Amino acid sequence: MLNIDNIDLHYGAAQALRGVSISAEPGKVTTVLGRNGVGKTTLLRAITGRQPISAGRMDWEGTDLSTLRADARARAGIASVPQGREIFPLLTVQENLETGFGALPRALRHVPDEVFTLFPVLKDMLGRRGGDLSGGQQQQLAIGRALVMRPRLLVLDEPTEGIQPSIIQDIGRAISYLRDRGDMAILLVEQYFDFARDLCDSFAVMDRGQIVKSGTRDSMDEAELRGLLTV
Ligand SMILES: Nc1ncnc2c1ncn2[C@@H]1O[C@H](COP(=O)(O)OP(=O)(O)OP(=O)(O)O)[C@@H](O)[C@H]1O
Repeated sequence: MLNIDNIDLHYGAAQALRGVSISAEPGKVTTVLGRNGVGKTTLLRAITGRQPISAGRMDWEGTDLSTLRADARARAGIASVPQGREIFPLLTVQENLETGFGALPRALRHVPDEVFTLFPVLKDMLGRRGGDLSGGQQQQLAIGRALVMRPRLLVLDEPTEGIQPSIIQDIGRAISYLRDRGDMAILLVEQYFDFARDLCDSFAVMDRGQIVKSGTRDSMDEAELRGLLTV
């Protein structure tokens, strides 16, 4: 279980997160919605250890995350699918997947079959360079690379951004499957409302560094939320 309690984060003098509290539990998808620039990516950077928080507490499976560097958070079971995918363009698909091995004990350093069950295209392309894949294939690779790390918390930053509809469906099915397996908490940052609504168990909407609305899926007021997401 991830519990984020009242965190602040600053980039120099600029405050990007203000008193943000959110949680994510195994077997559930928590989605974070919001317009461009409201702090969604910053929240994920705080969780994965790319950016230090300036106040509040982040607790993961009983450990204070602030005491762990980014690599230790990966070893603690936190994996990220970053915005823009961050595939290594000159490495092959196989090598990109193997970059997830660093956080794993030796016995687990293989690509789980599940990656190819969820995204069969990756199996056909193992020898191709990451940079030669389409955007959608790169997104599947980014998710596959995160799954190689056997995460118990998976954070995804706008996985549908710039992706064609058929691959968005594949990604949605993969997230549902991982959720239903029950052992993984999923934190999904999205701007694509329908995708997030269909997948989530609970939601939070951010605006200017704060959470301005949150609740369970049942309590989502579509008109109100779409209003909060419209520029
Ligand atoms: N490295 C940085 N240095 C300074 N300010 C930053 C940095 N990264 C982000 N910011 C600022 O922090 C605020 C939140 O940005 P963030 O990227 O977290 O938003 P976002 O909701 O993820 O937006 P998007 O959907 O465009 O990715 C913005 O005002 C942004 O300009």
